[in-house]
Amino acid sequence: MLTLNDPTLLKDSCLMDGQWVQAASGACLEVTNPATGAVTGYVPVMSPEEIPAVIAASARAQGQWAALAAKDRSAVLRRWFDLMVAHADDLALIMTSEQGKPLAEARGEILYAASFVEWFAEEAKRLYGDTIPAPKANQRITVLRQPIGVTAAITPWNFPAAMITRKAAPALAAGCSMILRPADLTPLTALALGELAQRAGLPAGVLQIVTGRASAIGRVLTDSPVVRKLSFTGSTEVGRLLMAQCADTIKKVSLELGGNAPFIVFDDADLDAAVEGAMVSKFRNAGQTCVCANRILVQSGVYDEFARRLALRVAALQVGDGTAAGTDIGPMIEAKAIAKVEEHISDALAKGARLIQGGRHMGGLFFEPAVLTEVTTQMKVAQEETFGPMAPLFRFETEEEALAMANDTIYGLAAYFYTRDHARMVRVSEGLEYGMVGHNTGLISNEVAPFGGVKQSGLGREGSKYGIEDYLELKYICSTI
Ligand SMILES: NC(=O)C1=CN([C@@H]2O[C@H](COP(=O)(O)OP(=O)(O)OC[C@H]3O[C@@H](n4cnc5c(N)ncnc54)[C@H](OP(=O)(O)O)[C@@H]3O)[C@@H](O)[C@H]2O)C=CC1
Ligand SMILES: O=C(O)[C@H](O)CS(=O)(=O)O
Repeated sequence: MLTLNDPTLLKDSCLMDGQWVQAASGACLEVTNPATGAVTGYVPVMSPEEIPAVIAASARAQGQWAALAAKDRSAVLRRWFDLMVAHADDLALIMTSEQGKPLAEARGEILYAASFVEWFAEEAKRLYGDTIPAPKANQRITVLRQPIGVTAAITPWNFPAAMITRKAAPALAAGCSMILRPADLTPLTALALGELAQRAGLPAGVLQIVTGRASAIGRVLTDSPVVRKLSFTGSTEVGRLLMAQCADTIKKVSLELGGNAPFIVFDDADLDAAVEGAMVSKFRNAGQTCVCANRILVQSGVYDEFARRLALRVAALQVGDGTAAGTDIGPMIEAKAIAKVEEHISDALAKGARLIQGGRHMGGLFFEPAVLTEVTTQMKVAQEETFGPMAPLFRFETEEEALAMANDTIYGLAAYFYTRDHARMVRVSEGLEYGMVGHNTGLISNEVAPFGGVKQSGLGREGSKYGIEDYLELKYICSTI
């Protein structure tokens, strides 16, 4: 059992119309700690038949929520932010106990997640419309930005707090209601956030959190004409499926999908900075983030020295239970995640790559961070997302070759490059076919910038002033006086 300052944050039921509810069948699902295999908690397995009532409650609540003054919605979000910060330690322990990331990283995610609530508490008061000079003297034209209505969100296991608030905060700020279905592997953090939202004064039904089989619940949400928008974060494969399921009801869809981030190191880079940038980009959350460096492209003049320095830093990483002091790399989320990393390593070695650091399965769900050299575009890791702690180093000769390699993928989420040449910075940042580009940094995620991808990494943007647009509809009013 977790030792929390506030044990009531560990929920075992779903938040439905302001009540904490068990499944009618009594069915429930174990949530386990990936570091130990111990049971962290239990959540209901709601049946699809229980979801229509949730949708109806969301519709009722949304109308009343949208009728409030923007300032009143803003005040509720601000209180939710304050409560998340006040309970950050408990929320972090719940997160580490279901997702595995080191406690310090979990606490960092809680504050990152809270920053979206703070940001959109402010944006809630600035949803300005337009007046447009009419073409006729006896006409007046105005444009309103109104909430799209009932929304749904389906979120992944790797950021159990930030992926929730990056969707819920703009939705609520816009005057929408939201039905959230968090990942089976990490629902407890989401439910704790729901408890704090209630304490912040969020009216019943505005935010509902249901757990249960994703495909069954997802199907009810995507089929419902009452649900006007779906926001999804997860794999490109599932994103494609959900987008298709939303077509019949013409839903607005936001998709934050897979990535295959290139991390390019030019000869003129600050090598120490590039190594540190590669460490944070590649090994944050044990490499289980969609914006992780998936391919590290190093210009031949600095290749060997960069490889040497990176291997030294990787060798110093401490692998262990996320609650243990000094842990840098927690457990992988599940056995198939380890199998994917091992598959990419064995494929690369079979095709000529060299393993210069780590790469061992350390028992349980622990995996020793790895560095491979002489990796080529013929290997699986060149086109597939590893989603684990493995750094593959590719060699290139020219800037043109680096750009061609970097863009040779169906994905377009995040890219990174290190150079101290200004003209090269302009050419490369403009030439990379990605939604987000880091120049001389490996960490680009924050609440103020538009997060999202191009090509098959998704649709729409989250966070920033742009992140609320997908929860709004424009209405044009033409009146004759
Ligand atoms: N662009 C971004 O910001 C992010 C992208 N990702 C990408 O997601 C992948 C890893 O995350 P992962 O969770 O495994 O991704 P998945 O796509 O497998 O799962 C994401 C969510 O979708 C749910 N889901 C799965 N199948 C369906 C379905 N048929 N209908 C409705 N919901 C469904 C899952 O439920 P459950 O697992 O509970 O069954 C989970 O809650 C990687 O490709 C990563 O790049 C991840 C995070 C952020
Ligand atoms: O799930 C993810 O990978 C996140 O979107 C990455 S980030 O926003 O935390 O950088």
